[in-house]
Amino acid sequence: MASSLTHCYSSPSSTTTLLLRRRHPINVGPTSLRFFTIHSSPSSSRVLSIAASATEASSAKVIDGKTVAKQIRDEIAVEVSRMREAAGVIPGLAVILVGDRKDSATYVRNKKKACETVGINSLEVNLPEDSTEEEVLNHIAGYNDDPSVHGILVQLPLPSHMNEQNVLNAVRIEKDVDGFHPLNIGRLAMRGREPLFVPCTPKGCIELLHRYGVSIKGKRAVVIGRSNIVGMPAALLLQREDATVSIVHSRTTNPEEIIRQADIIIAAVGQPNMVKGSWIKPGAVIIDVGINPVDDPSSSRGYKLVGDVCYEEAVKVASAITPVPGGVGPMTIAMLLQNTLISAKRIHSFE
Ligand SMILES: Nc1nc(=O)c2c([nH]1)NC[C@@H]1CN(c3ccc(C(=O)N[C@@H](CCC(=O)O)C(=O)O)cc3)C=[N+]21
Repeated sequence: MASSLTHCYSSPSSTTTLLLRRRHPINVGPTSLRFFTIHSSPSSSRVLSIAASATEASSAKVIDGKTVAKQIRDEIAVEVSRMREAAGVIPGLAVILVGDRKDSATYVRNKKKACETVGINSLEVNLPEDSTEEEVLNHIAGYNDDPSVHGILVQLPLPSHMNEQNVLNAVRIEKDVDGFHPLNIGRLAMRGREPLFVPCTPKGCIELLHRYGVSIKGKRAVVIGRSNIVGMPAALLLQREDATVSIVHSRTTNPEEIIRQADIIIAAVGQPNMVKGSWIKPGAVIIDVGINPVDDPSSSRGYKLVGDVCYEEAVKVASAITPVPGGVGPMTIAMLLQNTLISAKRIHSFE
């Protein structure tokens, strides 16, 4: 266990209040119960020997978001050219970036590149950090009225002098490919209602579960984090898929206890390596949304990306897990392209 401690060391400056001291360390070893259930027929002695060897070997299946995202982009590219040929329509995505945060610029560049790979038109406006809210609203109004634009994305976070709610409300709901408009979120929360768009990151998480054959119905799911853009909509989606859902957040008094009951864990808090192997029920499926830069002198960039879950520990306990990078991140962009295609099809009544 000593080596995994160094692997999953999270910076002492980390301020999470979720990280409560473990008073009752429970030793959830790598011996997963699923080995007993998989090998149902042999004599008990043989089952025991399988389980014993599993102690050394057991390792979760890696949920490969990068490859699935590529598959989805290929599917989208086919649809985009079918639409172009049959209806003469090319889906268009407009991205509004305010300020010069490096990470935001990188994300926007990646989105643009992804659009190109599937044949979606991308438009971009880059406004200076000190722009007024009104200037942003004017650009949104222009894209709202532009028939070549089917999706509008305002890159978050916005500069602090802007009111995020005002800005997001201004996006025409028919073009809200991020799914952040309160009417879309409201419909997502209500039974019997359908949102026009589902937020990309949570949608990507569910898509990974589906494509890897993980059944959700009747399962206990725990979402760690309650942000508007990931945790909250992820919990709503899991509930729509008939999971029994708990949300663990910074004021939860017994997070480990609740997380340990989950068959499915979606971690979206933005705290490097916060979820330890001992918090995980053997055989659980883990979707790690966190993309946290941590110092890494051995990397050329000077940092590396880690998730919210301590991967080296979790991979020994879980039955399946997404890596960081290469897990949820690429799926977020694939879902954005999918939402843009859905929007163009809907606006032009193309089936
Ligand atoms: N209105 C809005 N919509 C968003 O969807 C949105 C946003 N604002 N603000 C920022 C976050 C972040 N986000 C990511 C998308 C892809 C990766 C991604 O592809 N990550 C790669 C790693 C890339 C690398 O190596 O740097 C991966 O996980 O494999 C990451 C993060 C979308 N966001």
